[in-house]
Amino acid sequence: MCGIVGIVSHSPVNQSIYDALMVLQHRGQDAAGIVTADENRCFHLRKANGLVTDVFQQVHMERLRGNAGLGHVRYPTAGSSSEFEAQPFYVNSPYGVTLVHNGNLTNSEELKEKLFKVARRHVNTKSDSEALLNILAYHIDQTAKYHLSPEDIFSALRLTNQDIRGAYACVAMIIGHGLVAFRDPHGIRPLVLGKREDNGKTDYMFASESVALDTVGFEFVRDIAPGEAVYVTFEGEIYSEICADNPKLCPCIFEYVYFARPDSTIDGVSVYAARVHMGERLGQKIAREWPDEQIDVVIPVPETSNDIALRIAHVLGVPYRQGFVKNRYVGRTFIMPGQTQRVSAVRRKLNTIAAEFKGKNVLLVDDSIVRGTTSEQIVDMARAAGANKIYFASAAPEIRYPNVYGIDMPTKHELIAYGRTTEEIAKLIGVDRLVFQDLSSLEISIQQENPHIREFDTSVFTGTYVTGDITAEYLDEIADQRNDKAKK
Ligand SMILES: O=P(O)(O)OC[C@H]1O[C@H](OP(=O)(O)OP(=O)(O)O)[C@H](O)[C@@H]1O
Ligand SMILES: NC(=O)CC[C@H](N)C(=O)O
Ligand SMILES: [Mg+2]
Repeated sequence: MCGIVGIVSHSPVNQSIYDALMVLQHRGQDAAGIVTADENRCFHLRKANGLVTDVFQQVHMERLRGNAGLGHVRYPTAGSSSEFEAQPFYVNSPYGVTLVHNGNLTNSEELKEKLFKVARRHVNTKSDSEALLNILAYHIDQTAKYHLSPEDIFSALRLTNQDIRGAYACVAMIIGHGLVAFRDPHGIRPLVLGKREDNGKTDYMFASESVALDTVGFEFVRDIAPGEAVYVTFEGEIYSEICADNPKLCPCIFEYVYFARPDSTIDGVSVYAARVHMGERLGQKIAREWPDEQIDVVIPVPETSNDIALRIAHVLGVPYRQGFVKNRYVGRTFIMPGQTQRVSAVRRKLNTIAAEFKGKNVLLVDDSIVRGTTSEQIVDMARAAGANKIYFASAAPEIRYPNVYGIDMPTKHELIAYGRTTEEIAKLIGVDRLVFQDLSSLEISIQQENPHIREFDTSVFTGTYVTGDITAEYLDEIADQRNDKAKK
């Protein structure tokens, strides 16, 4: 899950894209990029490894001229972390097209073969996003038009949707035309549309999360629908069409658990409200199943679980305390690319306030336990701070299956819950007792905010993939290619 942005404006967009990427930084910490298009039909691109503040200096910002552009923050889920796979990607034909992608394609090898055999197009990296851009460019080219109508763009998108598989929320920019944003037929990754009135003119913006619109002064209009494409011309005309057969909203449930910021609204659901509901239900489960346990204090594992833990404390009638202090200069550990890096980052990131643990029975709350990197270490830290009993609650159920839609969890063997019972996991992370949220409670916590969402992608809990085309062979392949050792 990367963060993407696209803006068509009547004034320079470089600063707004930069500001939007800053608030989407939690979606990708590995690389960042911005491309703009100026009035002379030229693209200006800056992309490199690093955080937004590292990648863009004054000199780069000055070069990013133009009233339309795209931005990306990357969390790699295909290929490598190399700067050559940072986004936006660019192809010069037809017209000049650039693209930003959040998600993960599950048939990129097949696409690369098709591109070579049918279109004689070369893909220079192992990135799925570069293959996606080339497929789109190929279908745009097939229209054989000098100037594309909205209908030409939508028909290219229809053909693209027929070719590509997996999860994709994208924005592409076409020289001489405009921006086109599109979302896969299951709407697995989020994408929103916003607008801003400026001197009687309307500017449009696409972003992964609504928080990006708020930050740069755009008002939320709506979510892009599953399978929909929205085309905004450089003149500010807007067109939209559903370009996929049988679209059905099945958003990734992990966006609500962990990825998205609490101040975002995704597919009609406030992420904050959903997390509070998760806390409510998990608190009720603890009260129901552990009536004899004496919990003295509830402590969150900062920072995503803070809102969940506060609600659990309220339900249990137990004090909530910030027993861990988070170093604000260390980023999210789960989305770091290697296990060695993740392990050392947890210790640099979190430290205890001993008085909150000493002699107490503490309930530690996290949004999820994935590899167990965080929980193993913070339990040790809680013991060292003098905790008596340590209970642990996870607002997500046991994660036992790989993700193929834009979360870098390629192999079940990395997952602490794979092949283990709750008691075995408790023993491994060193807690006295452990509880996981039930999947149905997690789903209801989100549906409570928007009952129209009937189904989620819950593959990490169930091993059932919403696209219906994930085979055991494919899972073996990505496990071989992307496990920690192979990446090294
Ligand atoms: O079991 P693990 O493999 O450790 O993964 C789960 C942990 O990683 C995430 O935190 P992260 O530090 O990435 O971000 P946060 O500060 O937003 O909680 C998540 O919130 C859990 O704490
Ligand atoms: N997390 C993502 O959305 C990643 C996008 C794309 N698959 C990449 O690896 O660059
Ligand atoms: Mg966390």
